[in-house]
Order: sequence, then structure tokens, then C-alpha cells
Amino acid sequence: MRLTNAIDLKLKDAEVIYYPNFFTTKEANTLFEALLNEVKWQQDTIKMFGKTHLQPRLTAFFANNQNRYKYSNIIMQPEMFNANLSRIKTIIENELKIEFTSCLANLYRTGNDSNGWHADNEKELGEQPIIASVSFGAERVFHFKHRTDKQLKHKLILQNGSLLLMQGDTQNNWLHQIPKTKKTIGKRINLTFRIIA
Ligand SMILES: O=C(O)CCC(=O)C(=O)O
Ligand SMILES: [Fe+2]
Repeated sequence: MRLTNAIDLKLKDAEVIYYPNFFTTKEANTLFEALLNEVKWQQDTIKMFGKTHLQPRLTAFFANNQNRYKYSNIIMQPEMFNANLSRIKTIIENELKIEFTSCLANLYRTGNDSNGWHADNEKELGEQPIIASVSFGAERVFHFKHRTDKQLKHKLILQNGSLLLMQGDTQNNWLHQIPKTKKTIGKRINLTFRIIA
């Protein structure tokens, strides 16, 4: 049921599948409210090109091991998964038949919050990172661009309750971002489940 209406994006040199109805709207709305209130959302300072900035969104990091996650010069120490995050993790694992260790959570407070062009290709994610990315709350546009073939771009809307699975060589060949938008929109929570060895 959860994997119905799957859309294979058929991106070149990548494996990206979008599951628009992974969670029902009712489940997604309930989880959105719960996570909004129970997660200790933080705004970290990142260092890029020698300058420090506040990240343009709030984040939190969870894992079932002690492994830290390092990116953009920040080191995130994991917290334990709470009950809702554990339930979400188990549902995803049972459907995808993949086990995850960690989850980086993002809260986009308004359209002015964003996530700049990047790939999730840190060494600790392995050579072909598998990332299962769940969205709750307001819809946001997600952009892909190929690293070397500049013609190749793709846009999709990440709907409330959807799951985006990125695997294979996706992170090696493509970058992704959540751009800012001038539209007045509500909050969005994104959970990216990862395997961090
Ligand atoms: O918010 C999203 O959908 C993307 C999050 C993301 O790319 C990340 O946390 O690495
Ligand atoms: Fe990412």
C-alpha cells in the first residue's frame, strides 16, 4: 500500500524513486504536529568558504549508534530515537527492506528557510549512500542538478507524507537543494534516514 503510485524519476547515472502516498495525510499531519513539538530543534552555525553562517533551517540528529555525522564543518552528536521516530524508522525499514542507523531531521520554518546545493556523500555514508527522505507539512520544491552534464536538471514537489528514496550513484553524480520561496507557506519537516557506519 505505502509503496503504491511509485514514480521512478529515471535520472541518468542515478536511482531516485518517489513514493507520494507513503504515509496517509492523516498519519502525516499527526506526525508533523508531534515532531514539531517534541524534537529539540536547533539552529547550528556552519562554516563555508571560511565564513560562519547560521544554517537557514533548524535541525536535529538521531541514531541507534554513537556515530557522529560531520558535514559543512559541523559535527552532530546523535540523540536516541524517540517513540515516533522509531515507529517511522521501522515502517520505512519494513517497506524498503533496508535498515537505517541514523536520521538527520530538518525544520523549514517559512519559505525563507532552505537547504543549499549539496550531495550527501560524506565518507561515513559509504560509496553509494542510501537515503530515505520523508516529508511532513507544507509542500516544498526539490531540485536536482547533474554534477557534470549541466543540461540535466529535475524538479519535483515533495508532498505531505511522501518518501523520496535516493540510492545507487545518485549522490556521486547529482546535487540537490530546497530553494527559498517567496510564497507564504507553512512549516515543513523532513527526515532523512541514513546508514552511518
Ligand atoms: O528537506 C529536504 O527534502 C532535503 C534535505 C536534505 O537534502 C538533507 O538533509 O540532506
Ligand atoms: Fe541532502
